Amino acid sequence: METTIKVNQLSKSYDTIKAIENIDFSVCRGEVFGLLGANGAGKSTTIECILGTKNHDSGTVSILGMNPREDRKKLFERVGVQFQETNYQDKIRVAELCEVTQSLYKTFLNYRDLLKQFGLSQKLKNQVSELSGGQKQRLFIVLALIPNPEVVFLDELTTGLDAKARRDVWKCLSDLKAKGLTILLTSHFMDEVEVLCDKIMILKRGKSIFYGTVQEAIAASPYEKLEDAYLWYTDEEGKENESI
Ligand SMILES: Nc1ncnc2c1ncn2[C@@H]1O[C@H](COP(=O)(O)OP(=O)(O)OP(=O)(O)O)[C@@H](O)[C@H]1O
Repeated sequence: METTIKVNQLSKSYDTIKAIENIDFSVCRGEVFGLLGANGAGKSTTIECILGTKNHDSGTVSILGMNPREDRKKLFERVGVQFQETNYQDKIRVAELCEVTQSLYKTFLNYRDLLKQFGLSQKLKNQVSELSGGQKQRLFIVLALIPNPEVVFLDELTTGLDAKARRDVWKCLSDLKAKGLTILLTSHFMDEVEVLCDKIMILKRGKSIFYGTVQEAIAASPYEKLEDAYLWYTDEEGKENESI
């Protein structure tokens, strides 16, 4: 299968903190890859180093066969990124923000269709500042999808969404995956990871402690549910005590 994202021995420190150390993984076209780990484990740093928005100390990254630092402009057309907070004017309306985003790209999807898919049709004329947290989050996913990307990076995919909105987002992403979209996401919700992810990496203090499928993660743990297995992998004390 065609490799879309390849990360080799990626490391990055902030002063004395080793935020990520020797991270290795690859994601094939049409796969959903989940980057998991506790707060501060290094997920956002990994994404930012992959995208080239942060400088890494060592290692190599390739997206769609390109180097994100050298091929910025070309990659920008083919990669979507969900930002947590975008720099937009306070009073900008949803439709305007979508149009501004659209104008940055040579090819783009109809944002009205995307807003409809993500349940935001009624909000076209509202100011972005008037949206609820969950609606903003969904708008940021729409903005990431406007360029009709081949790869999309979604950091904390459904944080702040209600149960129904989460299910709707999962359905939209599954449909896009079926059409060949490659997705790298971070999530703190194991139900979501089980539904969406083909492969996962669990980070703990910047190091990979598991890389493989959800089924493999469960099988290599003493548990039968991903959430239990995940807590077992990331547990600070439990495992150390087990070897005593
Ligand atoms: N700009 C920075 N300067 C110094 N340290 C930083 C900086 N950004 C992140 N760190 C540190 O690097 C480590 C990894 O942080 P990172 O944001 O990548 O974690 P994360 O897994 O995305 O966490 P969360 O789930 O809370 O978003 C943490 O210890 C964090 O404090």
